Parts: sequence; C-alpha cells; structure tokens
Amino acid sequence: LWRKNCNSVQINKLHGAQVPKGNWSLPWIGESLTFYNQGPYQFYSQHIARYGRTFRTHLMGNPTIVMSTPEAAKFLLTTQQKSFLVFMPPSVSRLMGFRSTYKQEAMAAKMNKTIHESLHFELVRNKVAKVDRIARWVLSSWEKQPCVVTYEETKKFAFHVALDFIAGMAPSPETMKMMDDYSYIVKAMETFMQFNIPGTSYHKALEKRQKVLESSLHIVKKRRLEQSKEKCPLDLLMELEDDNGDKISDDLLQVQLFQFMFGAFHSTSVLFVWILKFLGENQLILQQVKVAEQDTLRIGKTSPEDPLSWTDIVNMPLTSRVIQETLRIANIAPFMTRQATEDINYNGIWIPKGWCVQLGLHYLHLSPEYHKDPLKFDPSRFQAPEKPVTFLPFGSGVTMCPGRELAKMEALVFLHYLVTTYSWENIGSEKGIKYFPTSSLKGGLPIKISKLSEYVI
Ligand code: HEM
Repeated sequence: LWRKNCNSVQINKLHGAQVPKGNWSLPWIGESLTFYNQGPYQFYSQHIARYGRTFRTHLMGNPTIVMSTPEAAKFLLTTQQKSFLVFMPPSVSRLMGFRSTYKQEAMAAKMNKTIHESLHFELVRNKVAKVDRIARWVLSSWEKQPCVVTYEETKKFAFHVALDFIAGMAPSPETMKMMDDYSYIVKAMETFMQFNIPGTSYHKALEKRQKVLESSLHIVKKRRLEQSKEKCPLDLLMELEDDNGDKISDDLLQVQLFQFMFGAFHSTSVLFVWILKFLGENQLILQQVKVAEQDTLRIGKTSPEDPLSWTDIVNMPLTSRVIQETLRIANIAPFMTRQATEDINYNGIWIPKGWCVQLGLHYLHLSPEYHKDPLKFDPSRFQAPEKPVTFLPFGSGVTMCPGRELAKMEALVFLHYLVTTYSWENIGSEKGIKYFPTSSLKGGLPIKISKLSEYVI
C-alpha cells in the first residue's frame, strides 16, 4: 500500500511536471539506512550515476527529492524559499525543541530577525581581544596534556566564545557542566532513528536537554540583573515585545538560547578539528601559513601579551583561504533539508506538497564541474573568486548562518596562537568520518603538542 501510494503520487502530473527517477526501498525507513551507512557523498554519487543529477528517494520517514546543482541551491534557498520549511528528522527536532511551524509564528519571526541582526560585523570586530584571551587560556591548558583530543578541547574554546558573545557569560564550573550536557545531546544525534525509551541514550539526552534549558534560564535571569553597558544578542532578545507590548517569555527565551548556542559551538569546534587534520597532512601549506603570515604578524607585536587586533584579522589572507578550503572539503553541514508547503513545479520537476527536498552540499562542493581537482586540499583555489553558488558552507538566503563571521574570526585567532606557539603530531589511528549531525572525525583527532623553542618574542 505504501509503495502504491508513493507511486500514485509519482504518476500524477502538474502542468507536465514529473517526479524524478529514483528508489523508494523499504516502507517508512526507505533508504535511510544506506544513506546513514554510506554517508552523503557516496550515497549521492551512486544515485546520481544511476538516476541522474536530480533523483527521488525516501529518507527519515519522508519521500525526498535530492538536488545538488547551483541552480537548485538558488531555487531552494533564495528564489522559492517561501514555499519550504526547514526540516529535521523527528528525533533531532525533539532534541532541539524545533517545530515546523516555528518560522510562521509572529514572535518567533521577530526573534529570528533579531538573531540575524544582532550578530553584526561590529560585534565580531569588538570581540577580537576577548576571543584572543579565551584562545590563549584554552591552548595553554593543552601544554600539560600528553594527549589532546582535539574535538574535546576545541569545544571548550568554541563554547565559551559563543557564550560570551551571545550572553556575555564568562567561563565557570557551571558553564563547563552545561557544555558537557550539550555534548551528550550532540552525541545522541549521531544515531539514526531513536525512540524515547527509558534506559536509552536518547532518553538520557532528552533529560540532558532539560538540564541545559534550566541552565539557559539561569543565564537569562542572571543577565537581566546585570545591566551591562555592552549589549549582547541575548539582551536584544530580552527587549523584544509582541504585538500587545508584552515582553518575550522566559520559556521562549530559554529555548531560543538553547538553539542559538547549539548552532554556535558544535560546528565551529568541528571546523577546528578539520583544519588541524588538513594542516597536519599538508606540511608545506602549514609552513606557509606559519612563516609567511602568522610568525610575521607575531614578530610585529611589541610583547608576547599583545593581543591580536581586527587589523591583524583582516591581514590573514593565506590562513583565511585554508579555512575556506577546509569548509569546502570537510562539508560540516553536508546537506540541507526542506519540506514543501505546496505543490511546486521546478523546471519540469514536480515537488509534491509535504515532500522533502534535500540539497546535497557535499556533492556540490566536491563536484569536478565546479571545483578543479575537487578532492585535493588546495587553499590557493580561493585566490580566484569561486563560481556563483558553488560554495555554500554557511547556507544561503534568509536562513544563512548569522554566525559565519564570528566562526571565521575565531578560527583565525585560534590558528594564530596554535601555529606560532606549538607544533603538533597526530597520535591516533584514522577511525573514519561520521556524518550526523555534522561531518566530523570519529575519535576527535587525538594529537600531541609541543611548545616551540623559538617562541621567545
Ligand atoms: C564553522 C562554523 C559554522 C558552520 C559550518 C555553520 C553552518 C550553518 C548553516 C549551513 C546554517 C544554515 C542551516 C539551514 O539553512 O538549514 C546555519 C544556521 C545557523 N547558524 Fe551557523 N554555522 C557555524 C557557526 C555558527 C556560529 C558561530 C553561530 C552563532 C554565533 C551560528 C549560528 C547559527 C544560527 C542561529 C543559525 C540559524 C539561522 C536561521 O535559521 O535563520 N552558527 N549555520
């Protein structure tokens, strides 16, 4: 019956448009297991070879059309974005407290607008000195460790930068505990298809979510009393009023802070891990970054305590290209999924209402059509402007990541201190990549670091 239902949709036509070729596989599960086991790139490559650039499948309980061209990205994220809602698998959306009607609620729309506006360039620029302090604090704690599990340690950095940036909060035992609870939630998202059964890690992750929400509420209440002169995004959210002049409720605020922090720290720490992996494997590029750019910058400082400035940040073109190339190859967000709110005809492809459309960023970023020698780590490719809509690590359109400038600035500061002060070697064996909730290295990249003897400025 399930197959019949799907097929009857497929042969229905709207102005001559047709659902693309593909495979439904098993009822409800569809091809989710294959997608999960193979990872997006292999899954996309095999299906594209068989069915063409746009194909249909069944993922996470939904009929899904997968597209991976710049035209499709533009259509889905920009020109036709109003016909779609952001989609997450139910088990993930429950952990995130995400509702599909979310963007339609008036207050939620105001909050979203505030978040995008609050992460402005000026704020990022003003935070360089603070991020500088946090980077030194975290890196100096690595010196005593015989084995640094990069993901675990860069997480501390990204989490505390995000907390300072969003809520003006300094590191404390309470924030470390909050970070551990978050980490448990992220870990639970790695597993495909989860059910809330007592004793399972998913059930425990939902309990941890409750704890993080409590910590978030505590932060909100503390911030209300602080009356800080420097306004952070949380202050701006607290000032919001609905159409009746009522302030945003604490319930909404704590969920918003929860989601905001989630977006802010996990992807960023994963980015650092990938950068360390690629630089470790490309010693020549590492030496160029170190000698030609970062050492020169450090030598220009009057004392070792001199923090980086915004001028320094914008004078790191080589390191910036390393970050771009890492984002392209690592594909931290390997795909984006949207759900159609109406029947849509996209260039003869029929997208029925309720179906999902998945944009395969992983394939777009690694396609030889748009990127020469795509699997080669070659930051110099970014010396020339990339072809339009072929590089979207932060998405595009109204939901484009508002934290992208902060993420890049953090990475530049972090790399500055890492390469000028330390050398490192990989001490773990390759364990492969996990793709959910983001593309990251299994094992978290264990390294051993040594302080450089020439660091005597
Ligand atoms: C390397 C680091 C990061 C990557 C790769 C990344 C990637 C992304 C992507 C791809 C999206 C769009 C999702 C979609 O449209 O479905 C997104 C959204 C978002 N990101 Fe980031 N992000 C990063 C860092 C950050 C940081 C540092 C912050 C906050 C300070 C942040 C806050 C957000 C928020 C709030 C959204 C939701 C925007 C909306 O729904 O309108 N992200 N991010």
